[in-house]
Amino acid sequence: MKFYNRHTELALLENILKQSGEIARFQAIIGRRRVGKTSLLIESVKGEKYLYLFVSRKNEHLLCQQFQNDAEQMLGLRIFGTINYFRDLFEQLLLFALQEHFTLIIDEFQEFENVNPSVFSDIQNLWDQYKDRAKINLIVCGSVYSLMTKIFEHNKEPLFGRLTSKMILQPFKVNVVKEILKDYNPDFEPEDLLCLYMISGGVAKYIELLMDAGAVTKNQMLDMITRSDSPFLGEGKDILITEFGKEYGTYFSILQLIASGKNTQREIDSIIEKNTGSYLNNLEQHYSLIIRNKPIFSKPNSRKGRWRLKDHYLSFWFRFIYPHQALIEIGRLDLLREFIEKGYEQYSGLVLEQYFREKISLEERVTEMGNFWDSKGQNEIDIVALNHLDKTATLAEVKRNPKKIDLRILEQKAGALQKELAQFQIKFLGLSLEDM
Ligand SMILES: Nc1ncnc2c1ncn2[C@@H]1O[C@H](COP(=O)(O)OP(=O)(O)OP(=O)(O)O)[C@@H](O)[C@H]1O
Repeated sequence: MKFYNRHTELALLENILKQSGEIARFQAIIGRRRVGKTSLLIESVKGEKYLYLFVSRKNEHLLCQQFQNDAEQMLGLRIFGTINYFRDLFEQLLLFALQEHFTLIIDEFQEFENVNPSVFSDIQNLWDQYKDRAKINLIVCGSVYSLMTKIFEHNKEPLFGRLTSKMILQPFKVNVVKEILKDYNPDFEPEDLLCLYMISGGVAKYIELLMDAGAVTKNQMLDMITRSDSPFLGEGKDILITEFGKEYGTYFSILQLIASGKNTQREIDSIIEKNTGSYLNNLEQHYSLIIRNKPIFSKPNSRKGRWRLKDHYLSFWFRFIYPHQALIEIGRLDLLREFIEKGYEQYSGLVLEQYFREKISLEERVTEMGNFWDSKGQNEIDIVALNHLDKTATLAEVKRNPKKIDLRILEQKAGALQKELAQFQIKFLGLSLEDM
């Protein structure tokens, strides 16, 4: 697959690269696995002098041998003798940067925690010593959100306060997902696009896997997901297990419940039979995996709300794949496919709402986006997009089938927001598959 989009990120990185020729820069790029961090960084340093190091979980001496070879090949840095400790290599690189401007990318940076945790304080010492003189663009990159934020944002950690910038790399937005599908299937149907968005959540690797395998229609995509050698079946577990460690059972159960629509703490507590408040809090704050949807205009401290998984792939995985592990074990993927088909219409309808929220945010001047339901959990309005600057509001009803949309009902429901929207000029919209 050719390199798509990332214009904003590339412009930012290019700017920082330029600055680093004058003054040392230390950036962190954080993003979920497979989102495209490495590809973006490599694209950003094309034609420039750089060294790319990948921290794998192994003995520090072995790792440093590899790094020493990489430094020799990519930078032409000749170091006499064998380097056994990362701190020695890092110092050599900083010394090199006193003479020559270059970019140092350290991928899966958080893995140093397993290689030798004192690397972080070594880096801090050396950085503080050399940063005012070295012309270096240091970029560290990582996918374990909780560890990466701990390393740089906990005030007891050695690298606290050292970053000059931080980027959280997000999956592709709906316009890019659409552009890619169009390249691979110019005659795509809206249903194909919805399915690609639902499964991939805009994550580059998943889109690439599907497109490269020729899975460009809804049916082909679902066929590929449910093949016995499908990389999608085990992926949810693979990417989360490193986050949760031993407590993964409880976290997985909570995520499964949220993905299946049991999305209030009361419902979750009654099924799990314990107070899950601290788990939900961790999933939101520490792991950044869920968010609480609150009706628009509700008070900032309101506890009212419905949890939702942020990541569409994980939401799909917890909804359809994780609950059916037993079927996968015994090889009955045909039955798994039936379960997906059975729940598809309802589930994809919810994803369609997310799709349009994103689309409206991209295309209109939106300052606040949300949905609405009243205190009885009724009178739902799928999308409420506000523009506080121009005092305009878009209220939308989203349905897969355009024939099921009735704008008169939407207008009636909006009566519940009469007071809050009094100052706004309101536009009512019906959105269906045809409007994707
Ligand atoms: N902008 C892009 N356009 C097209 N393909 C992309 C883009 N970004 C990433 N990819 C593809 O997606 C895959 C995953 O990308 P990459 O390895 O950069 O992700 P990552 O975030 O570093 O992943 P991990 O954390 O798992 O190492 C790669 O195979 C790459 O070719």
